[in-house]
Amino acid sequence: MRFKDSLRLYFVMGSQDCPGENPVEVLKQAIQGGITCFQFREKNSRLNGRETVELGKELQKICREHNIPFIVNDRVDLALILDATGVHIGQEDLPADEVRRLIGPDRILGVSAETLEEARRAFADGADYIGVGPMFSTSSKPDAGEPVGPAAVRHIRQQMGHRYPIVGIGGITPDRAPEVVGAGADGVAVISAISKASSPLGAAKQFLQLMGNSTKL
Ligand SMILES: Cc1ncc(COP(=O)(O)OP(=O)(O)O)c(N)n1
Ligand SMILES: Cc1ncsc1CCOP(=O)(O)O
Ligand SMILES: [Mg+2]
Repeated sequence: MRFKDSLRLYFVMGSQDCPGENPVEVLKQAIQGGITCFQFREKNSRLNGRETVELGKELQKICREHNIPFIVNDRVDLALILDATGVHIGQEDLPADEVRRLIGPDRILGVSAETLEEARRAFADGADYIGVGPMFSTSSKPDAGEPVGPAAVRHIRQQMGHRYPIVGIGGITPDRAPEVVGAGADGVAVISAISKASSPLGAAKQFLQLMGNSTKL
């Protein structure tokens, strides 16, 4: 499978996203439901460094067993400790070209981009894909800013062509996912609609079912 195809249903989660639940069990269910990529995003959580590494190892083992790419959010050090598939960084994080140098040519580098300029710069700096968002309003990231909507994906796709992998993120629910891929995204990245669902397995299945074969413009 090309990495671009792994972006179809990209589950993002840390322990803070599933209060009262075991993140390991949530990930197992999401995998059973058909997620195609996973990002370990431990953010403002109660875990200390050692606990973060331990949880990361457990989640990564499950991903390995199911051939799911395991991406670490923000932290290049953690990605290297865990020998992760890749890292995802935002505009406020370390510069993408420096991160590319640190992680080498073989790991996946994801970069957040809201605008065409940020998208162009991200790929020039060595990104393998960009995360565009927030698509819709979200309570999972208090500093996410105003939604840019699927129109931002459409604009970047139309200007840059089909070669560049794009995933939409932010406030995406199963019923809204077709709009995001219809605008030209290769897939959707999701926290709460899967991690907080009564059945993460059922939620993941619903995403895939509703996205069906809807493709880029
Ligand atoms: C797939 C994907 N896209 C965007 C983001 C957001 O990254 P960032 O802007 O650095 O914000 P934080 O996630 O670090 O709060 C992402 N994590 N994943
Ligand atoms: C990490 C991130 N980056 C932009 S919006 C967002 C939060 C996505 O979470 P949810 O899918 O629960 O809206
Ligand atoms: Mg970040």
